[in-house]
Amino acid sequence: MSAQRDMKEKNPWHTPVTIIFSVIGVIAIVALVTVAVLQNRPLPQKYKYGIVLDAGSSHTALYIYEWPAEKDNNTGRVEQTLSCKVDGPGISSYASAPWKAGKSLTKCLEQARQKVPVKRHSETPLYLGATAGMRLLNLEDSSASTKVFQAVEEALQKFPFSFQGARILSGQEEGAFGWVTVNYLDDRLEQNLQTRGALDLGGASTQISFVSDNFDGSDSPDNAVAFRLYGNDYNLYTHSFLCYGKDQALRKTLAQQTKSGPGTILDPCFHPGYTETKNYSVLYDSPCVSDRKPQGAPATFNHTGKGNFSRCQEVVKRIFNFTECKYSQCSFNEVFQPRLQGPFGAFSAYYFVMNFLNLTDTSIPLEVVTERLSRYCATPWNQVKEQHPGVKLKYLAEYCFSGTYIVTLLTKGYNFTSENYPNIKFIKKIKGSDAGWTLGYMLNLTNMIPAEAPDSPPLPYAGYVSIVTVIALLLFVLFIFSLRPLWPRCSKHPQII
Ligand SMILES: Nc1ncnc2c1ncn2[C@@H]1O[C@H](COP(=O)(O)OP(=O)(O)OP(=O)(O)O)[C@@H](O)[C@H]1O
Repeated sequence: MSAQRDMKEKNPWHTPVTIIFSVIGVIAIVALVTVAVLQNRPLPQKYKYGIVLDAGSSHTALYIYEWPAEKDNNTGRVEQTLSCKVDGPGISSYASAPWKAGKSLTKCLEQARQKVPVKRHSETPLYLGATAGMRLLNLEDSSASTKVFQAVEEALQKFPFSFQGARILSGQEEGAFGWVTVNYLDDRLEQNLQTRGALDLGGASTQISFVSDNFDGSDSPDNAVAFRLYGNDYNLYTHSFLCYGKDQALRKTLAQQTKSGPGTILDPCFHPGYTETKNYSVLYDSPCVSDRKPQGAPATFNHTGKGNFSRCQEVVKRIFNFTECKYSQCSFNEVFQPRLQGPFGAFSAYYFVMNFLNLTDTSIPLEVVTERLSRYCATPWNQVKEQHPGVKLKYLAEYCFSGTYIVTLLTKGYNFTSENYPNIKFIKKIKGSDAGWTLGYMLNLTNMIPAEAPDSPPLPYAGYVSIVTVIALLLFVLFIFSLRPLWPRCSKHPQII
């Protein structure tokens, strides 16, 4: 009896110190695991927003971008969360009634007001950038352009966002920001991959931007834009051709054919059977063609389609000047262009037109592209209308011209060949965001792309918490083992001391 009492008294597990240590150890483990679980549980994501209005020559569009609020120190991914097409024409068309330009924007801004959470309204930057339509209006009548901007600014200031101003982008900015957008969305900048050139075809201007090894800007400083992004230097070649957007190029092509002011023009770029009476003053109402207006022409002319691709291409080629070049190499109109290099993304009207014509697949050889275009242009207008009942008639009538213009601009203008044509990808969106200058513009103005690569911690946060937990558990197990001398002997026979 007394031996048994002795044994009970000496059992070290029953000493208060051991019990306290064990309880503390268990509490420590529970605390560690709780902290790790709490730290890693998914939190409701909070976003920040930015709004850009693209006031183009043919129309205005509003884009809202969002990015994770806690990561706005240059690491969060910016994505497009809403796009809204403003009803009516571009703001430059409201020169005679500027207030209407402001009013036209309100519907899309109302949508933006609904989309952005109220508590973010006042901190959300709102930008308006105008492109070639306003560039032309500014050239033609700068006071009209100022009045349009005043009306637009007045309208935008009525909304609760942080309005950052409305301005005309230079052609160089439009080209460069389009290039930034495409390469940012493709993750080519952050990962330092080969960049993609950007081909943008608007209504009034067209841009080409790419990085070429044999371009450092010295040949033609006006075409050079230097960037340092995520720790890498880029020497971008960019050029914007004012009056070479699809609508102004069509005017130029018509102007070529109406030089002497005829009553009828037989136009190979329109379908056979197409015939419309058009106004000379409307056709020549643009600085891109106004100096060529024929003297003593009648008020109207009859625009009749002949549907002939190769003759259309001949007429289109005449709007380019290929004869003069003071540099080692040029695209057209005496503009320097280095050797084409790398993949290209072609967006805006490049995409709209080639998508309609089922020609976005650039593995289709160029000869086949021209064969298909020839067949399409030769299709009678009535048949075209029957086959595409839902398509806007203005676009439908012009696809033969637009397709011919695109192929001519790419091959004769920029010198794409059968070999490098497949390097072009016709794109509308990349990962849900529209390709265009707006995202690049906002990223630049909000400093969302750092010049240097951000320092990243050696471990992601979840990894860090997991490692701390595992090490703590190991330490606890070691601690328990260190108490081994105090462990009871595992013997069937009670140990008698
Ligand atoms: N579905 C479509 N089919 C054919 N053409 C289209 C379609 N949608 C738009 N377009 C035309 O494509 C052209 C380019 O449109 P986009 O909106 O990119 O130009 P913009 O911004 O108005 O012009 P710019 O950049 O020169 O100021 C315009 O002429 C427009 O009318």
